[in-house]
Amino acid sequence: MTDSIVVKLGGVAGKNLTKQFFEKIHFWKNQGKQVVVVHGGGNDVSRMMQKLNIQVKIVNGLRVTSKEALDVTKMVLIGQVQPNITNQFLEQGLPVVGLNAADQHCLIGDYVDQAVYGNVGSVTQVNVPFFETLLKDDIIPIIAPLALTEFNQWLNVNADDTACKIAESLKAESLYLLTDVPGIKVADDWIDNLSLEEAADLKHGVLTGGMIPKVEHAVSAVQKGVRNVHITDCIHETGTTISWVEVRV
Ligand SMILES: Nc1ncnc2c1ncn2[C@@H]1O[C@H](COP(=O)(O)OP(=O)(O)O)[C@@H](O)[C@H]1O
Ligand SMILES: CC(=O)N[C@@H](CCC(=O)OP(=O)(O)O)C(=O)O
Repeated sequence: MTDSIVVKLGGVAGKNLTKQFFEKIHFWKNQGKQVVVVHGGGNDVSRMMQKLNIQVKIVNGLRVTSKEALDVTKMVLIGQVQPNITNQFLEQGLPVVGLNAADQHCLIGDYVDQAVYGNVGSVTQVNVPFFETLLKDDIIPIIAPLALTEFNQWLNVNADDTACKIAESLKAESLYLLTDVPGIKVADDWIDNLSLEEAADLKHGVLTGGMIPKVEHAVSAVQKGVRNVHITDCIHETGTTISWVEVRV
């Protein structure tokens, strides 16, 4: 669906859905674009784990997820973060449906490295026909970053990974990764545009924490056909755009 736009709301971004944000969503809908939303909420998960005296451990931007941590992650993402977002969309008159992997097995995944991360996965398959049916009915799917294995085991998935895989599978024209910074900073400069090669090279040293998987998955999404990936803190700004740059000879 080349007229679809995927928007990922990071934990902080999802809490600050402004009038301007919804104006942009309405604008896209009026243009006939199909909008898909993936939400994060890692900061809320960490807060709840701390309340429950469960150790929070993040390695390479991914939460090490024990069985106990997985239960809390599901509870917070599907029980708190998601309904809070769907409700804000509903208040703006936008038809939405909140989804997780168990709805029509919409996101299938596999373990990243069970010995290091526990129950953490990466999305390997997206139920495209299911999403297309919703999009054709003008519904905005709002999706939690979790997957089920082929054997129905729950996996905690980084939300940028989830958004990028969905954008790739839907062949989305654009992907917005909304976060708490205006883009990617290199030395003291915010970068406007990066080619695939430039973005892939950044991984070594300049990026830390959650920015590591964000850029890694963004690069993969562009390689697999998503035209532009924007890392930004505002849906009206393109922030840092990662895109395919053709080399002319
Ligand atoms: N080179 C970089 N440029 C911009 N932000 C960076 C960079 N390296 C690391 N970061 C960090 O990445 C964070 C955003 O990633 P993350 O915490 O995963 O956000 P989100 O929850 O929105 O996905 C920023 O708050 C910033 O501290
Ligand atoms: C495996 C893994 O790290 N999963 C993430 C899922 C939520 C997320 O990615 O939220 P943000 O986009 O707000 O960071 C986590 O548990 O925090």
